Amino acid sequence: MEATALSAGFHPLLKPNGYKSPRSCSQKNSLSFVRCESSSGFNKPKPEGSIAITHRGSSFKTNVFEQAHSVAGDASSYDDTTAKTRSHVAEDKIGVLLLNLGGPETLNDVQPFLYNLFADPDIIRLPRPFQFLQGTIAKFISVVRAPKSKEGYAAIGGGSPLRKITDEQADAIKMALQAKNIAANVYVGMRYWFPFTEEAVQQIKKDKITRLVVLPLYPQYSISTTGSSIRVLQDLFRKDPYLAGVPVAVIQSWYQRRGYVNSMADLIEKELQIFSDPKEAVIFFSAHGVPVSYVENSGDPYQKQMEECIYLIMEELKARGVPNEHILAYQSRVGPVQWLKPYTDEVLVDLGKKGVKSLLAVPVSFVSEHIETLEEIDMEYRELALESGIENWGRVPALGLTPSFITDLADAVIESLPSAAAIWNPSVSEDSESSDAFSYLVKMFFGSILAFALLLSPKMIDAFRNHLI
Ligand SMILES: C=CC1=C(C)c2cc3[nH]c(cc4nc(cc5[nH]c(cc1n2)c(C)c5CCC(=O)O)C(CCC(=O)O)=C4C)c(C)c3C=C
Ligand SMILES: [Fe+2]
Repeated sequence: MEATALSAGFHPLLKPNGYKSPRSCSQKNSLSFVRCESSSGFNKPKPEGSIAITHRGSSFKTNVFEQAHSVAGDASSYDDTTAKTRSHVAEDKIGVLLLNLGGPETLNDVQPFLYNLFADPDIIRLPRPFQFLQGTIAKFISVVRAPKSKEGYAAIGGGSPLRKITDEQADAIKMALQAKNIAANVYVGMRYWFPFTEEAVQQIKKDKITRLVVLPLYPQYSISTTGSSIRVLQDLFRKDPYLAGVPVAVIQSWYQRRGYVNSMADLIEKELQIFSDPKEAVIFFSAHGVPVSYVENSGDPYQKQMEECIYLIMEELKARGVPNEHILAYQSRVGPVQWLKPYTDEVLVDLGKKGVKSLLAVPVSFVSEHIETLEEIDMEYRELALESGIENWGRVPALGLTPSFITDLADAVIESLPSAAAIWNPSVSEDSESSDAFSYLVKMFFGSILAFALLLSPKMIDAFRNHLI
């Protein structure tokens, strides 16, 4: 497990591939977390000429093999990790915080859930002069979007299954840790719905946890998912003297772990068997998209990590004698901007035109069933594929409670325990950022006029109403 000390806000090590968050970059910070990029398993055996990298510099390594082989994972370092872990177990009250998105539990929750989502500055990213309008814009978009979104949730039974599944995953991870002689409390902190991250953190404090591992349930890192949840956590920890002293390890991404890759390959291999000619089926990886600007302007490593993830899964499948064609596309675009391409719907139509007859859809950015698997893929995309000439359709289930996957997440937690650290630097004042009241007022005035002119344009309303999931 590689771990690098990093600070909340704008320490360069917090920013994968040079990630620049307009908001967090402006914060002065005083709290450090430890960042782990979990890649256990791909370091044995080392390919010829490879070197074990124990610490990264200010940018992420992007080559698959560098990532895959970068974590201490030979026998001696594993023993070292185990020994260190054991000593922590004896002294510490361990907590594991699972971070997830959250979802509306009833149709009445849909609009307020959407409000929380669009009020997140890592989801709707406004230039500084417009940021004070975040709440108003979130209200507007959530109201415009709610009817279509409600239809989707109604089609999958009236609410999101995310809370139930994440709670079950938390219980399963707790038991997997127990089986490895690690006693830990496992908490769930959702970004946009109950139980909110704030509630989980309060419970962690009440329970007097003394060492915490933060495990986002997103295999790949994106500013909009893991990044956003960690920003909230950092704010909460910075403000609280007890929490600021708790050693924390954050597992930022884990798509490269052997256990995850193998578990995905198992599911795909199994599902291919439903086809009369399994070798003929195209493996269609469908990932949640992000706006192109995240990747191109803000250094979001999501696309790169997604591509590496698919590469690793396909290498594993090839090694098992599964040579199928595969393709990666992005779904669920939102609003009037360019999103990562190719788009899932367009590729499906294209494949149909090219004569593809069998297709296996593989959701790859998320590990529970949710609205985008149950409604968007199983209903909308399936219908589109069949209309486009694809005759045989299959879909790989989300990993959920798959035992090999849960065990691997427990291993990731154990490996990260020794690297947890907190650094509280009281010399950096929280309100040391200077604010110029006059220029702020001027920006607010012109910002409001511009924002409302833009927001109320019919094109914009249509983009948010229809291009949402
Ligand atoms: C890795 C996964 C995800 C990324 C990246 C992501 C980015 C992202 N999402 C939106 C907007 C919406 N997302 C919505 C639901 C939703 N999103 C994810 C995952 C990722 N989002 C999940 C798992 C879910 C489903 C939750 C559930 O209830 O099951 C929605 C609401 C759905 C609707 O029909 O309206 C919106 C809106 C943006 C803008 C974005 C990146 C900027
Ligand atoms: Fe989303």
